[in-house]
Amino acid sequence: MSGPETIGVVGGGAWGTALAQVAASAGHAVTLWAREAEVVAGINDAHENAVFLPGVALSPAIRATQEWSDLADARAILVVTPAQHMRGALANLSAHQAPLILCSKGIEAGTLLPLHEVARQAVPGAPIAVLSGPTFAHEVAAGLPTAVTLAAEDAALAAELAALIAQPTFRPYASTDVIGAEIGGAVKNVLAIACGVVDGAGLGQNARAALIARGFAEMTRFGLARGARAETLAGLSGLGDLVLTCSSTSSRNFSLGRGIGQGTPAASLLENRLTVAEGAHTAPVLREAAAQAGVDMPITQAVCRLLEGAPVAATIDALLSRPLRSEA
Ligand SMILES: NC(=O)c1ccc[n+]([C@@H]2O[C@H](COP(=O)([O-])OP(=O)(O)OC[C@H]3O[C@@H](n4cnc5c(N)ncnc54)[C@H](O)[C@@H]3O)[C@@H](O)[C@H]2O)c1
Ligand SMILES: O=P(O)(O)OC[C@H](O)CO
Repeated sequence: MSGPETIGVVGGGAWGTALAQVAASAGHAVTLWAREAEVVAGINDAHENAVFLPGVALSPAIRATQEWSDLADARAILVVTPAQHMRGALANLSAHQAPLILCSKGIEAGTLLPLHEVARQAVPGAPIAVLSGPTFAHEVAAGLPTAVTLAAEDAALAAELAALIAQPTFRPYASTDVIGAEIGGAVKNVLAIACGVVDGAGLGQNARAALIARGFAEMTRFGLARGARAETLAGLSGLGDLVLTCSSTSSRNFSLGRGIGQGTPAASLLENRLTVAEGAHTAPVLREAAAQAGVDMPITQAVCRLLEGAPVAATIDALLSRPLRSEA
């Protein structure tokens, strides 16, 4: 299974492009579907995605396209659209039977469905897997060491897909906990906004560490309520990604929060964005899903209020003045 195959990628943003580079480095031909004509032209003519991943010399084994039919012979397809556009993209692949590896992080608005259930509805004949973990695209594209969770209900499929894309510097760890792998990646983006707010408002590193720990408690409560396994939430796709995204301005979510903490209105930070800060889209969906599951998520609620324009100081005061409770 680890020999050369054609791998498809849907989504020509930073992460889709970095994963295309990983697949090409593993010796595969790669067909990357991108939405923007200039991304397709740049990859095919100059071997660069100057829009979303500038400065990275891409493998000539990556061929970009805007034709869905070009993905027909793919051995597996990495799906890397923004979460809220996944259903629309997958509608173009509804008859496919090759495994789909979902690499986006979010929960679908309206349905409150995790993305593997969205994919199952949209492409009923395809086996579904989830790839998630602490992965800044620019580091992966530069070949820096990275480890991820690759989850599929079928353990053999998870192991096969891991072997298909593994590289010495890109280590997928196979898992059968699909919902666990998804929930970590979705929730950490919301918590990263909160950590960015703490940083931007100058609340100190004690506060950031407390937020990571209490945020992880929130992630765990919600994850367990939705059927995730505790060990997955404490692994690469949960705690691992939470720590990464809550500690660096390389994170779009952390940076969004930092801007809010410094006093810039969320609406103006979100207006006309080229790149996606998934946490801003996930936060209200997560708040609704948590309410439906009867799970208390005070940090997520605070992030929602900040995104809706609530003042930073009053929102932090409200979070800190909740009644004392036990840690467990
Ligand atoms: N960038 C990373 O380091 C990274 C790492 C892991 C996971 N992810 C996840 O991957 C997913 C894609 O993120 P990214 O960083 O590749 O994106 P990006 O921010 O680099 O690029 C934006 C993407 O959104 C697409 N897009 C914009 N408007 C659209 C629309 N109306 N319909 C369909 N697509 C539209 C663009 O074509 C582009 O592919 C997200 O869920 C993100 O959380 C990103
Ligand atoms: O830049 P962010 O905040 O979207 O984070 C990117 C990845 O999800 C980190 O694992």
